[in-house]
Amino acid sequence: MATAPELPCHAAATSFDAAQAVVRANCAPLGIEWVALAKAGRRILAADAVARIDSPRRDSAAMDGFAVRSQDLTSDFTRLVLRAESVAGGAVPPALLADTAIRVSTGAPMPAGADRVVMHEHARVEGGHIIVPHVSGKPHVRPRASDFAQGTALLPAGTRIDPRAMVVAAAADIEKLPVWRQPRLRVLVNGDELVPPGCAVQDCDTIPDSLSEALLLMARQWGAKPLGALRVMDRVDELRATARMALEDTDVIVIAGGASDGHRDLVRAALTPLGLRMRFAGVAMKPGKPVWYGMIGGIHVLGLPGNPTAALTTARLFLAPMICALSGAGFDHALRWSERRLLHDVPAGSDRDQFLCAVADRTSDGVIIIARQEASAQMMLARADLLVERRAGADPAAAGASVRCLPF
Ligand SMILES: Nc1nc2c(c(=O)[nH]1)N[C@H]1C(S)=C(S)[C@@H](COP(=O)(O)OP(=O)(O)OC[C@H]3O[C@@H](n4cnc5c(N)ncnc54)[C@H](O)[C@@H]3O)O[C@H]1N2
Ligand code: MOO
Repeated sequence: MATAPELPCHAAATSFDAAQAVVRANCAPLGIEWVALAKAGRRILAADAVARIDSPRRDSAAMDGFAVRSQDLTSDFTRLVLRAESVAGGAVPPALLADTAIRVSTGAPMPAGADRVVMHEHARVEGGHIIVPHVSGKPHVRPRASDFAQGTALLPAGTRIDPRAMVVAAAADIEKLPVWRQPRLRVLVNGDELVPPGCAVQDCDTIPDSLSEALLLMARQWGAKPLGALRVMDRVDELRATARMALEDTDVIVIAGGASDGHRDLVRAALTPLGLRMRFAGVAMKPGKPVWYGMIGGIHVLGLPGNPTAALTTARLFLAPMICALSGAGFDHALRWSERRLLHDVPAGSDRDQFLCAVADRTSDGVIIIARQEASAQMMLARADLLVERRAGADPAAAGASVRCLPF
């Protein structure tokens, strides 16, 4: 992979598509580890999950009632001798003799010879007998392995373990699963003005760091293992020392702020001695022009612009797919674009690819682009549930036209 040319990032030398392609080409799944089922939630299967047992394990009752032989039910009110009982978790009862029945609970093993369960509300118990009407229709028996048989691949590699997949894996009697390793991720924010949320009110020269927790949360949402955020001052030595520490236990470092030209030198000065190899710096996109990406050894370093909407937009477009690629879900898993109809006219696109904060209409497939787009804005993120793509040089579009949208 070629390193990026030494251009100032305001030149935005790399197209958005080329920048995404660079990240895609550099990010392969990190490796496989075996985890207990209890820890496998949200992880991505690295191999098919195969059933270790049949389900059901035996021919079983599907209803509470009486196991009978259909051939015995010759009249409208057949009288059968009631014998043993079979319950879920109990041993297989002895074979059913002619003109007898045994009580069964849902899930209980069926006795050999029985081919039907009469639901208890359809039969009448009289002493040691039951009176059974003529029944037809569903036999209410679940044959052995009728759901799945031992050896069947139940969950294909690539499945994310959600509650539904968890049912299947547990039902297959699986105790441990092979999953892709989660990328460990640290966030570094830099800026002398930044303080932890809750502390800015005391000092009007400060502002709350609004990115650390948001970026960690986004990372977790897409499958990373966030290790925390580190806040540093705008100083090369501090930035270098903190980055050196972060390099010891992470797969991905996200650096927010200090991405544009004046500051980038600071970040580059701090990280170059640590072995940073830049892949791109400056992308023809709006917002997010200063975004950059490089590697230190095998560790991915993504630089986001400090302006919060620009930071979150570039994180959504580069970090989310990076995490998906590293964690085995695939780069495109985070890039499920869909078409929606504009509910208003929009002007022609700018000279860069634009990614606009927008609101999905709840009652239609419509979308409303938020009127004032500012890379430094924060309030609009409270309602922006979509990013709308407007390619560089796009023609003006009228209400009703379709645009590509990504859940934000
Ligand atoms: N002469 C130029 N100036 C700027 C350019 C340029 O090309 N030439 N690019 C502009 C663009 S586009 C953006 S975006 C910003 C990005 O700047 P940096 O990445 O260097 O970020 P900072 O200067 O550190 O901060 C910008 C802005 O964001 C605030 N910030 C930063 N981190 C946080 C945080 N964790 N929480 C809340 N707010 C944060 C910071 O206080 C600044 O207000 O540069 C333009 N300038
Ligand atoms: O592109 Mo900056 O990221 O617009 O504010």
